[in-house]
Amino acid sequence: MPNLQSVLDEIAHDMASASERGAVARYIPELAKVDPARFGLAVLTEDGTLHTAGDADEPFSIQSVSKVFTLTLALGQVGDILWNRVGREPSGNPFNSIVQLEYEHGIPRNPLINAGALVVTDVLLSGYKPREAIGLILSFMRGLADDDSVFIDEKVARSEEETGFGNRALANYMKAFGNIRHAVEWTTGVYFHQCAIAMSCRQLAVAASFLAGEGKHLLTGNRIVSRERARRINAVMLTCGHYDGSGDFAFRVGIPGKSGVGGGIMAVVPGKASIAVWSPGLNKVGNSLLGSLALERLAKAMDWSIFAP
Ligand SMILES: NC(=O)CC[C@H](N)C(=O)O
Repeated sequence: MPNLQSVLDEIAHDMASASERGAVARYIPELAKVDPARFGLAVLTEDGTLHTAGDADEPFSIQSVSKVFTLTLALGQVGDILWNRVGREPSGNPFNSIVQLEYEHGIPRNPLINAGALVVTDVLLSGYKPREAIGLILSFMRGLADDDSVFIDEKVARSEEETGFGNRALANYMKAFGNIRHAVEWTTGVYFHQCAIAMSCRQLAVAASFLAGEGKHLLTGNRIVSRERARRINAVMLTCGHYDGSGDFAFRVGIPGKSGVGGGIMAVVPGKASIAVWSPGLNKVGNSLLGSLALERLAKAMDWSIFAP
């Protein structure tokens, strides 16, 4: 087996000089300001060793990667009845699509597209004020990252608040079917804040580690979810974590992962490692271009695809 640190160093070195870097997300103005030259990579292995390369300590906007964590929290709060309000099939559509919602009576295809994540966030609001729900999500992230410096970038939250008409449309439309239970402004407000959480690759790799450890956090040893729940969340990430690029990601990389329009991708090699990569430029379906390439190279070098162990 090749030396993991050398593999990471080589990947970071090559990515630094890549000329085709994709395009940063422009529809959230604050994200458009991020330097596309940044690249970070972090891997936590099952023995608790952390390896990093490039800008692995630079916080970035985790955006949709947050959807995995709110899903984990919501399942913890209400259990499997969550699946009455959101499905677990790939959508085959862009992350912000509204088209299927009419045919499928306001039940989103899965919790990792915007519509599904809004339902999950709405579940987290039960019994809480928006500020409390945001606090709950942030402290969950800090605990998982084992780092209290994880923060919400208020500028990003505001930027999305000011331009989030599509997300409000999704929430309003689902509310018409009774699948959003709180005021649309509450649900979208919490959602914009969870997306605006800023974390580094190092923090994100540590936070994801419970999904690599059969539900147990690889650094702290804390049990976060049951083995079965970790397995199921990984399955949803594999099939839905890259929106309409999920099939291609499984084909090329072969591990569960979740991307965000901030250019981050969190990925999990069950039983072996948790990974976070960040490169702000996106491909056509909104996933980090170089992040996906880096993961493809890493999984190949380490023989980590779950389909050919
Ligand atoms: N794919 C993403 O990361 C999308 C998240 C973004 N906050 C949105 O709602 O549009």
